Amino acid sequence: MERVSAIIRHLTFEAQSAASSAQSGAAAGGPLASYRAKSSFQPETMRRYLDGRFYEFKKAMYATLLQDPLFRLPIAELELSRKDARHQAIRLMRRVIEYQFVTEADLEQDPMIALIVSNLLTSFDVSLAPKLFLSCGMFAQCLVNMGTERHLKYLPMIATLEIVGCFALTELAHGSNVRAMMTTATYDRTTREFVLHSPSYLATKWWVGLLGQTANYAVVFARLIIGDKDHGLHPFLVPIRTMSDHMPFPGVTVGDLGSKLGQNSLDNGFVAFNQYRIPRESLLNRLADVTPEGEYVSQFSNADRLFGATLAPLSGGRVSIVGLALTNLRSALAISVRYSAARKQFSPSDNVEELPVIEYQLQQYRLMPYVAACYALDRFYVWLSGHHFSQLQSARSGPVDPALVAEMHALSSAGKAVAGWITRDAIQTSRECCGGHGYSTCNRLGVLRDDNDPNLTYEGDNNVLIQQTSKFLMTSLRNVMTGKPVKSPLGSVAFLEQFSTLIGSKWAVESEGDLLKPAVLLHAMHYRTAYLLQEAGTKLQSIMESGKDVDTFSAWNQTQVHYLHAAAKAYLEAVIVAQFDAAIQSCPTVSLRGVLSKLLALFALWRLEGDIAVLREDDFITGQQAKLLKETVLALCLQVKDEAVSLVDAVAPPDQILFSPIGRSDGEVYKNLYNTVTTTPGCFERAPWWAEMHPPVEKGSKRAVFDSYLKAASSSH
Ligand SMILES: Cc1cc2nc3c(=O)[nH]c(=O)nc-3n(C[C@H](O)[C@H](O)[C@H](O)COP(=O)(O)OP(=O)(O)OC[C@H]3O[C@@H](n4cnc5c(N)ncnc54)[C@H](O)[C@@H]3O)c2cc1C
Repeated sequence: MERVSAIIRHLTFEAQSAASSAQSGAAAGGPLASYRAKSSFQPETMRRYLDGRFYEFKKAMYATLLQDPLFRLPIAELELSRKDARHQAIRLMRRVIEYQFVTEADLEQDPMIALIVSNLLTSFDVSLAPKLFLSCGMFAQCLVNMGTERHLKYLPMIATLEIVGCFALTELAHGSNVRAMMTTATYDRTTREFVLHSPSYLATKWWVGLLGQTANYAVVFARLIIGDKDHGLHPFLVPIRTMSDHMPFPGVTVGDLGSKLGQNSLDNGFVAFNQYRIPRESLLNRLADVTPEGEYVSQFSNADRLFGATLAPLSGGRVSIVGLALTNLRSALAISVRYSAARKQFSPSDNVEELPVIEYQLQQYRLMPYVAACYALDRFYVWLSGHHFSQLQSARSGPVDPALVAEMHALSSAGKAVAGWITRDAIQTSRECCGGHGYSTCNRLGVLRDDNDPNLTYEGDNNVLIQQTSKFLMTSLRNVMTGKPVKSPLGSVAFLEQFSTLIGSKWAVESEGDLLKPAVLLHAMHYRTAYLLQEAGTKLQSIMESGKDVDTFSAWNQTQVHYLHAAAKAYLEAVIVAQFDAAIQSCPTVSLRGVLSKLLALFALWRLEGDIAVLREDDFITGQQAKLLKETVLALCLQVKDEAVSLVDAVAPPDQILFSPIGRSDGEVYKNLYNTVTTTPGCFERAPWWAEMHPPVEKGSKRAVFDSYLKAASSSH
């Protein structure tokens, strides 16, 4: 026992000194040094380029978190009970507000900084940013964008967490189909109040983040009823729990949804209303109002249009989810790439040293495309969020070009879906690429996987959301086919102007060198989208003309698989490649362009490789070109392998934030893991139930029970 303690003390010391030297970046020496030496660039130079104008801000924010004991949790915190995790989360939320990383003036000057803060907090704890964002972001934005002057008085209280608000749209029986929501808000002219009511338990507002235990207010979406007229869904500011004792108001039944697959420090809840009265002024009345006398006033004649316009300002949620997914992708890859470079298995012969697993082609092929995706998505995200904020800015000074709104909607919908899916797959692959150690909770890949998961569902289920992009693409194609101009202020569908040329074209590729040219890659990516859209159009038409009684709704649904869904993904991937290319062309640090260009080619070819069958259907590529494409992906994986450790160093959070013994920048995977496991409380504890392991079991003493069921089962047969 004494010997074990001595080993632990020794390893603790060694691991701690390694960890502290790693804080300022990648540690010198150690198992990863040879890979760092092979890379063509300095990670810090890359980090400076990627972080751009936020480089110093991010450094200072990380340093602030690292000096705070609250942000230096012991590893066992990953296994906190739900109750303790939530308690911890409220302390963290309060601390973040105390630091006030951004002021109103900062936000006014550069709103992108809000996303930087959110992503940085996510790298520490995936639930923390949504917890803060739901109240200080989404709830506050509802009051600003959907409400009027009378609702703004709540903002200072939201900023200090005195009011914690949530967003209650989804009900037990409906989420995606918002038209089917059942909660009602009936106007009572005599008292000048709305009466909120849940007509059935199916109308219970469900899944609402922060509602389980934290929130005291909610923006509730309910059908506005005046007399016998239903005006459709409208937002209401609704007090849920008292400010004095945090108990629900009479008429409000509010509860907690319990354990989830992840994000358990965030309390999702439900609420039902029983003839619950709220003042007329509770209606968030920017776009529609009810006069004291009960007259309904709105500039929209159509309830669906009104609802669309009401939610439009919240579309930034999808953009921010691209950033959250990207943050998780970076963390997962930092862990799996560093581990793969440090972990050794097998050698060609007994007298040769074992190889790091990253040297195996299969491991490279599983991980390197995700490293490329991480960089490609990063540049796309910077571009997308930049346009999102400038659109918001223009909206302040007048109506925004509807074509821009439509294009941003298509981009953010497919962007959220594609970023979420890539990250989901990358985390799972990372888990498997770390073998058994990837399965230890303390190494964090399981937590990342489970916490990232709901990004695929909230703010719109990915498979439903991406259909909005398909609709946009089909409309754009219809414009082209009918001789109308393609409306594309951001240029993402400008390629459709060459639709006919693209469809008849062949890929001009003769050598591996051709496959590294962005124009050649983009030609294939645009062809793929155009071809899939053409096929979708043909399929839709043939279903409609089949003579069977098929409506547009059914035809649309029967054209999703292989066509519309695939076209939307292909479109977004082409946008990612185009934006990555544009970023590389204008990268001020010329020395980085080489490695970034390899990542671009790898990302594009990897995505095309998954669709070789589609590219072959109409002979856009030949069989030889398909083989060349596959070989080039492997060649690029091999080249990127030598850059990979530095590439993840440039995007990884500091070790104490990444919180993964096998993912630390010193690469001392065994020392770090051994130290973590053996110093975790309970490691050497005798099981409290040890006495129940005795006496020996009386084998078969209850066999008669099973026999009786066996007999009954065979006689009933
Ligand atoms: C962690 C978490 C937090 C959340 N937070 C909030 C919150 O704060 N406030 C809030 O109001 N809501 C919240 N939600 C709810 C969330 O917004 C909804 O769950 C989401 O919009 C999906 O809707 P749904 O659950 O109705 O899925 P459904 O639409 O029922 O989807 C079920 C399945 O059917 C498929 N499907 C549905 N329609 C189609 C179609 N037309 N074509 C093909 N396939 C289809 C979907 O792809 C999915 O696979 C949260 C959810 C989660 C998981």
